[in-house]
Amino acid sequence: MSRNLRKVAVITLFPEMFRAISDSGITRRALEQGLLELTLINPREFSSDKHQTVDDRPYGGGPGMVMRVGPLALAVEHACERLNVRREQAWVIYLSPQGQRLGKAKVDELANADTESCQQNLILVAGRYEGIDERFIQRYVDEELSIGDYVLSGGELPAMVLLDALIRKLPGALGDELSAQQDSFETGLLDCPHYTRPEKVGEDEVPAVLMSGDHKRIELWRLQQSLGRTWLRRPDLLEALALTELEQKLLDEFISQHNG
Ligand SMILES: NC(=O)c1ccc(NC2CCCC2)nc1
Repeated sequence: MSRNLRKVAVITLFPEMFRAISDSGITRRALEQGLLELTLINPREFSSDKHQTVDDRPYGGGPGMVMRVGPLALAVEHACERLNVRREQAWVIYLSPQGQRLGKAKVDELANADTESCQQNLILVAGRYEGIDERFIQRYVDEELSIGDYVLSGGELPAMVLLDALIRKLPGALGDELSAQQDSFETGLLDCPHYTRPEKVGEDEVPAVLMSGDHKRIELWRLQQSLGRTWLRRPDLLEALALTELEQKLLDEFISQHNG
């Protein structure tokens, strides 16, 4: 029986940034409902000098500063205490451009971690400056993940992207009104277009099918739109899917309409 992801600790120099997920919306409600326990740990608390330094100049020279092993290592050990697990029962993820690209599969893997998996207890490490001492990565990091091929000022936003994606997959996090949206992405397809009042925006009207009240026809139209948009915008996602006969028929119809 898989018990979904339960506890996450984040090691960050800017814990206040995580108000962005703890103070609003679906993520706030999920945390308040206790679907997930989020613990924020500032490595500055574990620095050894009175100036509370967590960074130092890079060996070999060069611009900027590098985060030191010491405070980060102590922060990981403290995180294990806070999660009430031994080190081998936790899974340490470092967010960096050097990591494996975060995609649907990885989110699903982490969200569905079952009871005995150490991925049940995550420790996310958000770096700052030019990065962290490589020996911390070798000694403490189980997995490096990247949210995309660009450099950010810190790992906090990537950590929040991962947390948001994970939290939405926890049972009870999405009310019924949203779980449908979740389903469309569950199929690995892009979402269909959405419309709401007013019926006319300038000359643009709502597709007639959506006004028909014919729920079966509407469902088929939405599936066809998801298939067609995935074909047009992300053919790579389509490659990875085995379409049913119905889906293939809907897509073929979309393509022939598209080609005019
Ligand atoms: N694409 C990413 O997921 C990503 C992660 C961290 C980061 N910057 C951090 C990494 C160490 C110092 C700042 N930039 C980009």
